[in-house]
Amino acid sequence: MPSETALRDGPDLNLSGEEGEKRWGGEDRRTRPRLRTLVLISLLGTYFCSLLLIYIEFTVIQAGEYATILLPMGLVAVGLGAVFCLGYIYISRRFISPLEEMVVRLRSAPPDVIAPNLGLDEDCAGEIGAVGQFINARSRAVRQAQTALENEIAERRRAEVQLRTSREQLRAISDTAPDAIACMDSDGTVITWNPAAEDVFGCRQDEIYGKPLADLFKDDALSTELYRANQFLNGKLSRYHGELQTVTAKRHEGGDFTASVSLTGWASPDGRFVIAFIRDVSEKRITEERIRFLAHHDPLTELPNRTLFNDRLSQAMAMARRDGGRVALMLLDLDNFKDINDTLGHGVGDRLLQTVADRLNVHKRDTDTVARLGGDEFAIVLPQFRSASDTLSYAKRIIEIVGEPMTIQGQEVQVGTSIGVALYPDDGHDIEHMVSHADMAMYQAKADGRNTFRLFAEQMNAEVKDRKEMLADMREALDNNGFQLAFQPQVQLADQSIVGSEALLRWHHNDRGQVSPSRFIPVAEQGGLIVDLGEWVVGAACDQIGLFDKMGLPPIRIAVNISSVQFRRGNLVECTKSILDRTGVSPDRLEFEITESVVMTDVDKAIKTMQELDTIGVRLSMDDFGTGYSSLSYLRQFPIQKIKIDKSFVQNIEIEENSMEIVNAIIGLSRSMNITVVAEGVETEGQLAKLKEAGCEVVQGFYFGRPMAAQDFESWMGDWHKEPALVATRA
Ligand SMILES: Nc1nc2c(ncn2[C@@H]2O[C@@H]3COP(=O)(O)O[C@H]4[C@@H](O)[C@H](n5cnc6c(=O)[nH]c(N)nc65)O[C@@H]4COP(=O)(O)O[C@H]3[C@H]2O)c(=O)[nH]1
Repeated sequence: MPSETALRDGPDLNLSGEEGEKRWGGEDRRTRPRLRTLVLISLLGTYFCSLLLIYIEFTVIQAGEYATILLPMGLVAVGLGAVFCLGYIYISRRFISPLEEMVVRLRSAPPDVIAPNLGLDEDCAGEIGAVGQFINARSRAVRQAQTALENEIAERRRAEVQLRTSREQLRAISDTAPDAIACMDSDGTVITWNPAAEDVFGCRQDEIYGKPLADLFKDDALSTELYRANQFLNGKLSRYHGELQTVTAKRHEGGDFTASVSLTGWASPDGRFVIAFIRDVSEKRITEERIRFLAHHDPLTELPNRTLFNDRLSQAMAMARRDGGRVALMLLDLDNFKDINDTLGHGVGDRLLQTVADRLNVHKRDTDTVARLGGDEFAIVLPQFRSASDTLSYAKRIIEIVGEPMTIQGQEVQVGTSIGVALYPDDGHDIEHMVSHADMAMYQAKADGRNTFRLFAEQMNAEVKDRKEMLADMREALDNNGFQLAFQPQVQLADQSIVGSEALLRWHHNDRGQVSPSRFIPVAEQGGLIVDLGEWVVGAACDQIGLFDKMGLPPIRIAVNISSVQFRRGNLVECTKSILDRTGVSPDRLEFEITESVVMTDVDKAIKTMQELDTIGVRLSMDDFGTGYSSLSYLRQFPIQKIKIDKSFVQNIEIEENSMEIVNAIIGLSRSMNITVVAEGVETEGQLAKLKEAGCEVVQGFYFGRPMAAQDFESWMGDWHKEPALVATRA
């Protein structure tokens, strides 16, 4: 049996390599005929010796009788020859040929194959078969061992490549990792330090090697983790994976930064280690704090947003429920904010919101919450208030502070606010009801003229509902020709001629009856319907001018009221142009009545629009003059041709000295500016006399004629031309 070493190093037979080459392929080729020749010579030798012995035998036994011994001797010789021949054949077939065959196969084996598959004959009898079996078995075993060895070598090579690749990858990962990676050994000191660690801590490898990892951190926040890490390093813990910690770390050159640190234990045949992954999260932390802040605050004003507001309101209500207290909720909406935003730009709008937010914040108590719910809507939660009257005086104060003028981007801006107040538990038991009731109260404050406050009252529910229904009814009326115009004449006192007529909108609803424009116009304004409705009025007025012309009426001018919302938001100029084009009406037959408040919100924009209207030829008059801001200095800049004295002054001129003085002042001013004055609301002869005395040129009022349907106006005009004085007293 070959030894294991022999098997590893190559078969004993030395059937390959230089040795084998020498033995089988080289000079040993001369031994090839030797065995067969040897056997042959041995047999022949034996044969001839046997013959010689027999001859001697015969000579001794029957000496001199050569003739008689020749035959038997010849027979014996032939017999022996046959026996030796047979013996040779037998030996040759049985031993020599298989041996020769074996030698041929061994020789034909490739010299570089350690264990060739020889396929030796194993069926031969005796030792030769056994040798064949043995060699074949050994060769097989060697081949198997060789294959196993080759596999193992290949496997090891693969593993080596993998190991090398993994090491290179690990190094690349460590070198390029954005996070600092430090490894500490069982002493707790740093043994690995990647480039990111150098950047993050500002500390080179040689400066940190051998120092405790704990030195890198400022506070004890990591001490629990380091304790567990040490337990792992000391073998007291079999595994260790620390939790992510946010700690203060120290920079080498001084200064701190916020770091998130995670420690992980690693056991290897070389020992136990703890790897620290460290990330500088200072910026991330700021961003996270900002994100957290923005989740609950409005980015523009930094006030609590709706989410935080809801939270605070529900907390306040919960506390009040527990303590038997009360909570006040105020909802604020800035008046005409959208117009300011549209006309002065979003930059000014944003700054205005910030200023309002600052003012509200300054005037709140510590326990109050001021929130921005969106757009120009703010809310104030007052968790502890003494009485409803206190809250209302606070609301009044807020209107004052919000209304104080502010200068934004060099422009003076002023904004009003409407406030709705709801009280807990009186007006609602949950956020939804409190907010909706405060909202209704705010809506009421707006409807009542804006820049005021209202406390929620139960009937507001019904009013809000009614306003919604009214808006829907108006939409339907607008689509189905449900509105009409009424015409009220304007009389020139100098010659009693009719110089114009004011077109006033009329709406008759089947259930509501005749609805006053003072009621439905604000609803249309708040509901956004006024632009379409106003456009319809201008169109209907122009259509009627055409019809009056066809009827042969004198070419009077028709004045229509332009709502503030329509003036600021609608594309009034373009729309007017297209109506004039469509109807073919001369622009100077159309007059727009605009109130002072409309133009005073944004004087520059108003002047621009008025100039555009003036350019296309539409006449302009200032309505309700004296009731609004009455900025006489601005009046000179407006391209207006008429001022209408508000009926409240006219109606009091007989009884109130003050009213007469105002009327006189307006008339004097108009004269100096060469502007026509119209006094509206003239009801009595006495008022008319006073106005005449003051020098008023044109009058309008019930004394002459009420607003009338178009047909009535036509017949009224006929009557007037026949007998004006009679018509006037009849009205
Ligand atoms: N007590 C009294 N009242 C007199 C007299 N003469 C006229 N009036 C009323 O005074 C109002 C004059 O219109 P306004 O001041 O522009 O006030 C108007 C105007 O602001 C608005 N309005 C009416 N029609 C329109 C419209 O088509 N568009 C817009 N935007 N507003 C309109 O509704 C307001 C009310 O309109 P009306 O109810 O038609 O009320 C009209 C008219 O009927 C009088 O001698 N005595």
